[in-house]
Amino acid sequence: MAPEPVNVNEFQELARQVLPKMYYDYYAGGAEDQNTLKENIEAFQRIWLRPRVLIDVSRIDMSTTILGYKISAPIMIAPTAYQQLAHPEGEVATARAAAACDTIMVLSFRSTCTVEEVSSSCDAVRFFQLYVYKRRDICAQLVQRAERNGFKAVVLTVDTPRIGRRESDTKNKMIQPKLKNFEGLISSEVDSQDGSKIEAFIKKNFDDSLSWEAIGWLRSITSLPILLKGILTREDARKAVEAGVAGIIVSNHGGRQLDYAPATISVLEEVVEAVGGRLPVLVDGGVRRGTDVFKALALGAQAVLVGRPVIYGLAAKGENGVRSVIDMLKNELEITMALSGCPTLKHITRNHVMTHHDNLNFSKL
Ligand SMILES: Cc1cc2nc3c(=O)[nH]c(=O)nc-3n(C[C@H](O)[C@H](O)[C@H](O)COP(=O)(O)O)c2cc1C
Ligand SMILES: CC(C)CC(=O)C(=O)O
Repeated sequence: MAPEPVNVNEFQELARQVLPKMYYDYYAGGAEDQNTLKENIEAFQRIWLRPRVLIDVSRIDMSTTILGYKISAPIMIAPTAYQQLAHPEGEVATARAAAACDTIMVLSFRSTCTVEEVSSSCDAVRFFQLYVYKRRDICAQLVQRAERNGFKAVVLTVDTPRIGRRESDTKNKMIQPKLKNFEGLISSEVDSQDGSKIEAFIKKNFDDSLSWEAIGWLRSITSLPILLKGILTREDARKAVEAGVAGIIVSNHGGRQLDYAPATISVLEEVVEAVGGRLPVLVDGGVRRGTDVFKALALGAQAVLVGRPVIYGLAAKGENGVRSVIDMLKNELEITMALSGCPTLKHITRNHVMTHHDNLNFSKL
């Protein structure tokens, strides 16, 4: 028997062993030459810590509040599509794990389990991610169903007017699973025989004319707070503030959309500075260690979201696998805080990390 994983990276290999190649490639892959995918991880590895000593760390409190909801640690579950391709229990298992770990799950608009199945399976705080279709009436129905079923926020993904070029999906002719949420609303059939069926579906149905006007429309159909996911520049961060959204998620979609989009951790501070405390800023992309969470917080994020590790945990061990992934990251964050002299999240400051830039400017610290 394979030894139990001791860190979240080790779940990736377990997932690779159990998943059909087509699905594993879909989950693991990025756009084109996958530079952004790699850089999301490597940019974290270039940031070093500045630990402080002789501080009482006998009690560590990792809890925080996101849009008023208290969670046990600043580690949330990113929206990822088609989770039943990873495990038969799909998003229901992930939601139960989120509840057990006392964190927030963001359910993908392209989930395989329904909004109702997920909401009746546990009492986790859940946010609902939205893609905007040309058929906005369908989106409105889904958002309203999510609101009725107790979802607490809408996460509007803004980096996918079109799908990035994921070449392994093209080669594998990636399938497009049927989604029960949309039964009777939209057909999942696509004409093309070749290439990725997901790509063909998106080409046909996603609204690539989406613009800032969509936020007004979204407000007209729901009273839920709106987070924008996929912001990478100070310019767009300022526009998000002006648009009056409730928060920003700095994200490059896990390197799956625009290759050569910057690593999220490398632009986090730019976005945080532009926002100037007016909105909470979250970040995702490449978070694989508690030290990564710590670095993101030191650079101004309120919390991180985790995508692929959750899928790998789910594929390898279902709900327990997702719990292990979140628990591992929490345990690693706890020890990082203890060894850096930070008993609470408020103690984590910009001075606890040095970036490449700081290395050249030590006198600033
Ligand atoms: C298999 C997969 C499916 C995804 N599906 C969605 C989705 O449906 N909606 C969305 O906004 N983001 C989606 N994402 C992006 C994630 O929410 C997140 O931004 C990204 O995975 C973070 O990077 P990480 O995987 O390195 O943690 C998906 C990512 C993966 C890997
Ligand atoms: C339907 C897809 C666009 C889901 C997604 O966001 C992804 O695969 O990255």
